[in-house]
Amino acid sequence: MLDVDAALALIHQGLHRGPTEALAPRAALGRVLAQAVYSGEDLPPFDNAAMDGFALPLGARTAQAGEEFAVQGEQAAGDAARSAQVACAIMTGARLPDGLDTVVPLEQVRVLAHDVQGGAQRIVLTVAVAPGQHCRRRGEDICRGEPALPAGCRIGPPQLALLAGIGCAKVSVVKAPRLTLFCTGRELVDDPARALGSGEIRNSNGPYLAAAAAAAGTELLREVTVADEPASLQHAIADAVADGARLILSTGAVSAGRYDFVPEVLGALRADIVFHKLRMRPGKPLLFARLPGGTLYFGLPGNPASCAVGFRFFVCAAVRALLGLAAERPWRLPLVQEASKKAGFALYQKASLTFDRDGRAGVRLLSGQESFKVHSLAHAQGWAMLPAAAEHLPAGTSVDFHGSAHWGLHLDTESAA
Ligand SMILES: Nc1nc2c(c(=O)[nH]1)N[C@H]1C(S)=C(S)[C@@H](COP(=O)(O)OP(=O)(O)OC[C@H]3O[C@@H](n4cnc5c(N)ncnc54)[C@H](O)[C@@H]3O)O[C@H]1N2
Ligand code: MOO
Repeated sequence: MLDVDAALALIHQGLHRGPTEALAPRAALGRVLAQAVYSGEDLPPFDNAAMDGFALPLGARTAQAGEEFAVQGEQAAGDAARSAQVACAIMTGARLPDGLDTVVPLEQVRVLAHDVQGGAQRIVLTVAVAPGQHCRRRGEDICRGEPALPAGCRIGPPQLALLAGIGCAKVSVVKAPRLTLFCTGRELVDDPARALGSGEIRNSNGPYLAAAAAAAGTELLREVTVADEPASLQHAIADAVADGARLILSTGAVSAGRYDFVPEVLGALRADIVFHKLRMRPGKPLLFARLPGGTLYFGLPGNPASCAVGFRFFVCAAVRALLGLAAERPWRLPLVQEASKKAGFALYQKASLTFDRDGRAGVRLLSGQESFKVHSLAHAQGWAMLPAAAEHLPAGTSVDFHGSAHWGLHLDTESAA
């Protein structure tokens, strides 16, 4: 039986970033940049006022409190370039007229005289004013030609703001890998309005995987509950490959029982079964295969926590590679309670973050770790991984913590492509 690291290495073998496409930034929300974006413009595009007040011609000198200035006209946001010989009233964001270089907020002047329209004609400073103050310079945020976003960066709302700010019309992003999902098991009921018959259960893995797959950055092609016969699954897999699925997931029918036909079906399809069963819990019966056309097949175990571990750690690893992202780096955080396990297999535990009085983070293992339990899954913020060699872990032992989604808090800048 393989250990977890060896399995991940086999998944990564020969797996490269998938094809790319050019999209308008808003259509690329949630996607991963395939190429770095360089700014095509200066931001801000011109020198402008940071405060409502008066623009002054100071040059390099400091003006003292009590100094008076003649004022002519007004410059509002949106007004085009013009030149000025004397001070002018100015609004936040307005382009500085040529010849003016400093802004004094209106709270720091007294108006001595008004013109007929009520505008200021002469002002006196109530404080000293340093040259260049309260001005935002052209390109001070980002200059034309400067790198704006790195390849591997996921586009979220803040990235959209930057792309919009620099006038970027198209970005090159990785196409979302296409995924088809099969749930097996004649005990499964999909319709929540239907009362359960004797021996039936509700399909919880289907909705979990469909949502998790979309949240992980894939495009869900189809979600099908297949009959418990090898022929049905075999046809469904052939259809998924014909539809262009890059990834196929199934849940259930992968262990040792009479109806656990996934390995047999894959054999009939001449798939290369890369591994089946890992030194881990839950999720030991996980199967990974490559179909003849290169489609990746993950046979996830049916127990809900086993299915979730298989998805979160192994399917997500493949998705990241297809998106051109480097392997995840977990957070190293201390356990807030002691834990014990048998040596010889990695143990994935539903876990949450806790914070002590000083705000230091720790990992709490939740109750309800049995692999059939769904309730605790919904209360976990992620997973703690207790390594295969460990047996007794005293409170305070540092462990790997992985959030519920593979996207890190950091910008994913390292490309695996
Ligand atoms: N003799 C052995 N029995 C089992 C072994 C073993 O090594 N030898 N492994 C156990 C482990 S560990 C796991 S995990 C499960 C995996 O079983 P399968 O992947 O073959 O899945 P099923 O037998 O079809 O179902 C297992 C369990 O999960 C429930 N299930 C299935 N699909 C769903 C779904 N979509 N939503 C909710 N629940 C689902 C199903 O009703 C079963 O209770 O095998 C152990 N047995
Ligand atoms: O791998 Mo199974 O998940 O222990 O129930």
